[in-house]
Amino acid sequence: MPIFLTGFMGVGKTTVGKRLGELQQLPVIDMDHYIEEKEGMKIKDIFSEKGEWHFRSIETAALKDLMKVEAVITTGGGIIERLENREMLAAVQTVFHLFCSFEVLWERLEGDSERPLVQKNSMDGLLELYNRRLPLYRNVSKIEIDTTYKTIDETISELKRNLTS
Ligand SMILES: Nc1ncnc2c1ncn2[C@@H]1O[C@H](COP(=O)(O)OP(=O)(O)OP(=O)(O)O)[C@@H](O)[C@H]1O
Ligand SMILES: O=C(O)C1=C[C@@H](O)[C@@H](O)[C@H](O)C1
Ligand SMILES: [Mg+2]
Repeated sequence: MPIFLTGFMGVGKTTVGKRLGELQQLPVIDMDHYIEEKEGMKIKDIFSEKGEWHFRSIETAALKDLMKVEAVITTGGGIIERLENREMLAAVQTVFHLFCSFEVLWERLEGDSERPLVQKNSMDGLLELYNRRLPLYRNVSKIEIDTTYKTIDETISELKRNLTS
């Protein structure tokens, strides 16, 4: 079964997942990169040229492709938007929610030019999205790690502890 990392944009899924895969000697698949390769387009261009609804459909198809691979899979921040995705994830034991306070995330995300939903939203709009999504991440995941005051290495240690216990 895959190890899934979920959580809001900027929480560190891609960064942490890459290192976790190296340590666990597992391949790492970042769903955003997987989609970009498959489509031959950047996420922000898929959003602007084809729209978010289309992106979400590709994302669901990608999740279906990846449900059985032996790998660390770092999901896109919006993976919990679709019920179909939430049902797939909820059936897996090794789904981690990386939590981080909005204040810390905002410092990381402000000014980002690659994430279309950061471009599109004001700070208040993003906070609303964060608050709406939080219970969804919690519903699909089996383990939550509060990364707010953790370094990347500390988050990885906690992930590893949970994987071996
Ligand atoms: N303590 C920390 N934990 C995780 N990331 C951190 C930390 N401190 C700084 N960062 C930085 O925050 C950024 C997190 O971005 P990353 O792309 O890994 O997030 P993501 O969860 O994959 O976002 P997205 O959902 O948009 O793909 C990286 O640039 C990382 O270096
Ligand atoms: O939170 C989101 O909805 C997104 C997060 C990114 O990982 C990308 O999947 C895309 O920018 C959408
Ligand atoms: Mg990412």
